[in-house]
This record gives sequence, C-alpha cells and structure tokens, in this order.
Amino acid sequence: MTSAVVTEGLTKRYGRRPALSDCTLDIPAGHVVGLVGPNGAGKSTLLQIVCGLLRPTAGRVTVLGGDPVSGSPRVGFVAQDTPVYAGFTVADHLRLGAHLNPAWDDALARERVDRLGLDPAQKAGKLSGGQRAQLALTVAIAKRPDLLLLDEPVAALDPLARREFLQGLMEYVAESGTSVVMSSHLVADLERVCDYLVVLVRSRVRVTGEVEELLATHHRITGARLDPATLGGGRQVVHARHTDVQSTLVVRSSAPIDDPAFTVDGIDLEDLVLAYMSEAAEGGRDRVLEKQR
Ligand SMILES: Nc1ncnc2c1ncn2[C@@H]1O[C@H](COP(=O)(O)OP(=O)(O)OP(=O)(O)O)[C@@H](O)[C@H]1O
Repeated sequence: MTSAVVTEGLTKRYGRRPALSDCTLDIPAGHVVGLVGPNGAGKSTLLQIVCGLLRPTAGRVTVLGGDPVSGSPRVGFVAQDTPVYAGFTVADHLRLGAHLNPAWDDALARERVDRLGLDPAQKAGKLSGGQRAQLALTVAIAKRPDLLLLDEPVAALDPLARREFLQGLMEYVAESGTSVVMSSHLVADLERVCDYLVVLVRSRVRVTGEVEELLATHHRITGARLDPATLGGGRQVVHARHTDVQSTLVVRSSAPIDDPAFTVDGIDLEDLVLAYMSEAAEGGRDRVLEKQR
C-alpha cells in the first residue's frame, strides 16, 4: 500500500524546546486520519512540516513519495486560523484558486459556495469565523489535492455546521479518494469520520494505527487492586486507576483477555484517546479534552 506521509525520527525544536521529538510514522494513503493530542503536543507543527511551511530540525519526511513542497497543488492545507484574504471577496478567492492550481475544479467550488449560502460578492473579512472556515475548506478541496491537511477545521463551527462540514468532507473523500489528516480536540467528531488515528503527547507519538484495529486490541479491565507491572501476558498497560480495593486498567493486548479475575469491557475511541492523553491531562498543564456528549 502506498503511503501518504512517512516520517523518520522527525524532530522540530524551537531553541531548546521540542515541538516534535523523534516522530516516526507511516500513514497509508486513502485514509481519513485523526491527529489528536493535548494543547502544545505538536500537531500543528507536524502538519506545517508536512505541507512544507516549516523545516524540521532533524529527521526525514516524505509526502506523497517526495519532499514536502510549500504551496504544492497536490496538497491542500487549511491552517488553524483558517486564513483568508480579508479584502478579497468569496469570488476572488475562487478566481485566485483557479489561477494557482492546474487541477482546479471550478464547478465543485461554485457548487459548495452556493450550497453553503456564501455570497460571492462578500469580502472574506466580513464573513463569520465558521463561514471563513468553510471558504478555506472549499478552496482547499477545489484544488483536487491528493492529500488534504486540516488543522482543527471545525473549531469555529456551530454543531450543525460542524456536522454538515464533516458530512461534506466524508462525501468528498468517498468520491475523490483523497487522503486526509485532520487535527481536532473533538474526538466524538473524529470517531464519526476517521479510520486511522495518530495520538501525539508532549511532542511524541504515543499511538498510531487503524481505528478498527486499535479498538479491537484495547480493553478496560476491572478487578481487585493489583500492581500493573504484574499483569504480564504481553499486555501493555496504557492507563491505570486505583481505589483502595479495585484497579481499573486500560490495556493493549492483541490476544483476548479471558481471565475470571477481571471484568473486561471494550472501549470507544474517546476513552482510548483519553487513556493515552491522561498522563498529560493529570499533569494539569494541558486543557482537558473536550467531551462532546
Ligand atoms: N513559532 C514558535 N516559536 C516557539 N515555539 C513554538 C512555535 N510554534 C509552536 N511552538 C511550541 O511548539 C509546541 C508545539 O506547538 P503546536 O502548535 O505544534 O501544538 P498543537 O498540538 O498544535 O497545539 P494546539 O492543540 O494548542 O493547537 C508548543 O510547545 C508550542 O509552544
């Protein structure tokens, strides 16, 4: 299977402070990838390196089989602050997109603008935050990119607009086969659309893989209080919580856990992500993941 993004020992430092540390990933093409982690984990840094806006301090990165290229027509990028040209109208943005991108799909762009109810004559600086995000996404997908990078694309959207945005994204991906890497704190949203997950915590990759496989191999086990180090059996303890008499562990194990000493339950994506992030959250320095339900 071809890869959309491959990194090897990718590292980015600002002075002595690491933003990404020794990040090794192989993200297969054709997936919708959720990039999750606490504030400051390195998600934007990774996306900016992949789209060629930032150069790494060390390590290697390959994007669609080559070096990252800033402004590549093959890569659509919507940055966290959904930059638009405030003095340009919506129609100007489409004209600019058409001018800069050889594979520009003008019919797709116009149809989206129409469906979203954006006035082509409206200056982008007068749009709401959510409308700006929709315009930025429209420009990114009308490029017909092979890889779409979205940095918290739904953060500014109301719940209905968020749902419509994700629905539109899924329809576009199903029709185009574009690979997508999307960062978000809203894991319930990611659960609806992503089939591949990357969790970054404090500049490092904590876990990565296909969502289905991750959910099948992570379990919550509850039983009499125990020392997680004694669990054994090839089971990796991701997170442990104890009362005086009881332990609740999130463990990774490819073999089924068939032990009468424990109650074993499956976990959802949000619980899985929180288990990997909990060390950071318990440190009290990071915003606790927003729970949407
Ligand atoms: N231009 C910069 N100069 C110095 N430090 C930076 C710069 N950009 C990012 N950092 C630092 O790099 C680390 C990673 O930041 P990054 O923006 O990649 O995190 P993030 O996971 O996207 O966070 P968030 O969820 O808050 O958007 C943070 O510690 C941040 O302070």
